[in-house]
Amino acid sequence: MSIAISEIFGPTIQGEGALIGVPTLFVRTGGCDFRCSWCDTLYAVEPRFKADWAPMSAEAIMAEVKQLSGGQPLLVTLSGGNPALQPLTELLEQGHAEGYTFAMETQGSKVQDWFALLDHLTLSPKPPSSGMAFNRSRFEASLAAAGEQTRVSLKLVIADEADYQWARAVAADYPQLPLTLQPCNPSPATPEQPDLETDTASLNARLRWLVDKVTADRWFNARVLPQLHVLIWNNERGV
Ligand SMILES: C[S@@+](CC[C@H](N)C(=O)[O-])C[C@H]1O[C@@H](n2cnc3c(N)ncnc32)[C@H](O)[C@@H]1O
Ligand SMILES: Nc1nc2[nH]cc(C(=O)O)c2c(=O)[nH]1
Ligand code: SF4
Ligand SMILES: [Mg+2]
Repeated sequence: MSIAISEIFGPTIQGEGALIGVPTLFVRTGGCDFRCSWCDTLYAVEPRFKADWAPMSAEAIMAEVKQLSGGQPLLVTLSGGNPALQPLTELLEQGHAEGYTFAMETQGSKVQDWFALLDHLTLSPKPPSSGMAFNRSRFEASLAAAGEQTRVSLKLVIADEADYQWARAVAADYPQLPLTLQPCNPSPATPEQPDLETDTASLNARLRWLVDKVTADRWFNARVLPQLHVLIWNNERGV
């Protein structure tokens, strides 16, 4: 079964969430069942880019992973688009056999049995500002599909007050999940403006706003984190 691949890049560092700063390779799949208003990865989302998503076998993906990692096993982060749309069982099995571990980024809208093979699962349901609905039953099915050994965390992007209040309510329902809050980048690079400079001052102002709210509300089990790679490498692709 082939897997639609947008890009494979790294080693870099995980720029977001519970594993921030951890060296990792990225395997980005093509295609998404969502279209968030502020998505920073439209080249792996919008159907008009489908011709750019190469159908690859698990063997071919692992060959590229081994080449990029110099044959030294490390964390491989599956992202997209929505990687949960792809048949990833073989890739996970082959990668584990070679000593690699796997994290996956998904919004939790599509569940697969192979979630049970993941070492890390970051669930990032979408807030109101995204324009997408939160399907709680699909989210909880994603949670239930994780394996005994899978470290699951919740990552919520916050663009405004309504998102913040939504996040408080969602997080309160899943107190068992480590939680990171991430300010929304309101002006990510787009296919029309691929070289758009990151407005770092505005991003940091949003981060400050979020920190101020979390501390004022004494929301002490929320970690507030930026998108580190965006601060380091601008809105560049493949970093
Ligand atoms: C590009 S998505 C791919 C994986 C999956 N579709 C998902 O949304 O979790 C990876 C992460 O980037 C976040 N993200 C996307 N666009 C963003 C933006 N403009 N600002 C902040 N985070 C963003 C998503 O919310 C998600 O947590
Ligand atoms: N360095 C880096 N960290 C990331 N964490 C989540 C990413 C994503 O696009 O899914 C991402 C990304 O694109 N780059
Ligand atoms: S679910 Fe993820 S990849 Fe899909 S549109 Fe939203 S942010 Fe982009
Ligand atoms: Mg990204």
